[in-house]
Amino acid sequence: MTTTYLIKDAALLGGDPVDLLLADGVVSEIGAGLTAPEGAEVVDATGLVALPGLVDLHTHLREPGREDAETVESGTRAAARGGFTAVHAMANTEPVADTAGVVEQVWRLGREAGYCDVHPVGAVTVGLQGQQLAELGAMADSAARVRVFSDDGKCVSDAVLMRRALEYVKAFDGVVAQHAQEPRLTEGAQMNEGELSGRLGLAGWPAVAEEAVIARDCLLAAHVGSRLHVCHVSTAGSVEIVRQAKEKGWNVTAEACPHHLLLTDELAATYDPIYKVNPPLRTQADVEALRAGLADGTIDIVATDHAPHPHEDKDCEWAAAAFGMLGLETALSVVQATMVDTGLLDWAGVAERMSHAPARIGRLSDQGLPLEVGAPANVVLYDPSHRGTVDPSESASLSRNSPYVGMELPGRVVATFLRGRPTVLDGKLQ
Ligand SMILES: NC(=O)N[C@@H](CC(=O)O)C(=O)O
Ligand SMILES: [Zn+2]
Ligand SMILES: [Zn+2]
Repeated sequence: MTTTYLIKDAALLGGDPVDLLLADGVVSEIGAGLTAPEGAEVVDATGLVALPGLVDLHTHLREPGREDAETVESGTRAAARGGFTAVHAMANTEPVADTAGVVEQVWRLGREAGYCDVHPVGAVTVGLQGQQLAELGAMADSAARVRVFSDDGKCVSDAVLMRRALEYVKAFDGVVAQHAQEPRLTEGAQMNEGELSGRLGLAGWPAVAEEAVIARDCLLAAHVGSRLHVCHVSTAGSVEIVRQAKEKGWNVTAEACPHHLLLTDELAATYDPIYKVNPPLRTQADVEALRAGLADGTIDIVATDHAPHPHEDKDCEWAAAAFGMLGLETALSVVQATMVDTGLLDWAGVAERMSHAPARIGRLSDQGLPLEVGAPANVVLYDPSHRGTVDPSESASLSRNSPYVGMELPGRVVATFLRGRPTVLDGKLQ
């Protein structure tokens, strides 16, 4: 039997305080001055914002294969600490998640861990090799019910394969999530191409290498009448291309990552690989364009691209270091700092971009639903007035590659409920 929780005086989507009763896995009552049923636990949420459980469309959990960096269990513990109740686990594991067997394994590990729903992403091509299509249909029909397909980490650069993948996923209402990186234009690339990369002597990753692939894929998606999702949009030009595709009514969605909303390529001047990520940190003008695009809905969602790496892959010289940074536990704080505290989004807008919309894109039926009576009790309680310094030793991740270490960020996840059961309570994992 699950405990009943009465959440008192929560600012639902930042609005007036209300009480929420969570019983039998659902939101069973919402109102002012609710009385606690016998045996119910009361949670004082004065000053806390209540949001629907967050949904991440882009997480790297590293299992199977790199359990030294993260496991499904450790990654979903980090997710719960970040307010997430569902994550999509990217396919660039070892072995690659390119068969029904591997996606079912990841899905089962998520269920066993129990911290947050895990929806495996299926690879587009066998072994992420970009040569032949993986068994998309078998993954869709598996127990994991895969709807999102991506070679993330690598770009599906072959236009014929990309077209065939877009055509194929239509049969089960799937979506191809593209890591847009023209490989020839980014050979050996280390950081954003610009005046600074020249000065630092690091090979440049030009904006056009992202924008050219996004433009091509928007055209392909329109041509075959399929759904395209663009991963980690990082440039002002990319925002503009997605804006134009949407104006034409094409079925294109896009994500921005917290780090691209806050950090710039200036940080590469430290030569600290903690700031090395794919696509790279860009310029302040790109940051502003991403924020504006996220505010006006051109960019549909925030996705973390949580990319754990063990210290030996990060504590080395820049050129030898792995691309990627942690993101799950700090995502909501970075979104508060960049979008809410700047007046660009209200909390309802955050709920749309971090819960409702990612669940819709991933075709999840039981996540990202509005917090109404009868809805699954997936709830985050968040304290936006909290101020603290990011401390890596508090992280639930097995890796420590957070670019925010030592930074002051606003806000703290106080509680996360997954179908009425707390995974985090009083800021602590349950
Ligand atoms: N974002 C990154 O820099 N790295 C990701 C791969 C990816 O998202 O492209 C990873 O798997 O480490
Ligand atoms: Zn990627
Ligand atoms: Zn990624």
